[in-house]
Amino acid sequence: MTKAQLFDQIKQKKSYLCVGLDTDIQKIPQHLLVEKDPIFEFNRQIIDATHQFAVAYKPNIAFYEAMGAKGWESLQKTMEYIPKECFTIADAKRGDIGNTSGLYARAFFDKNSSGLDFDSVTVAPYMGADSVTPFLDFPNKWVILLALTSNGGSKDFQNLRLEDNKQLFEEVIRKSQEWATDEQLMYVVGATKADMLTHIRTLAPEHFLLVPGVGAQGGSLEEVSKYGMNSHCGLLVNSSRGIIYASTDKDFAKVAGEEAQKVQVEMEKYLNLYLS
Ligand SMILES: O=C(O)c1cc(=O)[nH]c(=O)n1[C@@H]1O[C@H](COP(=O)(O)O)[C@@H](O)[C@H]1O
Repeated sequence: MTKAQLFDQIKQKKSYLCVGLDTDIQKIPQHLLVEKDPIFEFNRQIIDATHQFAVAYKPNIAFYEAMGAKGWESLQKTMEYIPKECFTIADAKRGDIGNTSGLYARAFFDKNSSGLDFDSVTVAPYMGADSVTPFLDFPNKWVILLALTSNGGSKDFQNLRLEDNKQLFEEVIRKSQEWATDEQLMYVVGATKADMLTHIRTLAPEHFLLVPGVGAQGGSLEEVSKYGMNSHCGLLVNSSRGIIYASTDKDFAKVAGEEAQKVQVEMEKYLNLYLS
């Protein structure tokens, strides 16, 4: 998917919501456990209830890998089910020496090889240029590079000062722009770091940012939107648990749909206020 197509969808749905499919067999409603594929059945109902309010879906790959071969099958079926207009993110946080990264890229981008055809994959920058660029060989596919993450441990490395007093995450954003343009590269910035967004926009004014951490992690959608939005929105704000486990009863899909709609209504307000 191109950047323009993503922005078109945002304008159409008046939303920049990404629903995180962090589907945990131990958390889904009990009544689904009799299904042949409970994980897919849960995702199917969540997608049906939320797709009119969401522009993207982000299956977190750990939740599927933990189920072994069955999990990959649920993931493949989920990918087939997600409406074609939606942007898809393999939240896999990959990155390795070049030839291995090439295989990771095939795993998520090359349908003929793996059966999966994601639009994007999250990548850790720690191993540098040759660990990231193999993902960029696939046209219209995106790398979403971890920059400033939402978790407490982000400060252990990401905020370290370099010789020129720049922080490590700032150098990740600067250096990675030598590898790809904003047509193929996004950054992860946690919603819990909204106070840094004005500064981050000086480093990456045009890029889309994937912003997890609203909902269960307590980040503010209003602050993220106010400080992070640019002229083509430039934001995909993810909520996983806050939507998919809003109810863990038989009405889970209906309640997830209501939660997604609440977020969309708020986003519509911010698009009117802050789209520059
Ligand atoms: O790359 C991510 O998606 C990610 C980066 C980050 O900094 N923080 C973060 O929470 N995430 C992911 O975003 C999702 C957040 O889930 P909730 O806190 O339940 O909304 C999880 O799948 C996390 O793995």
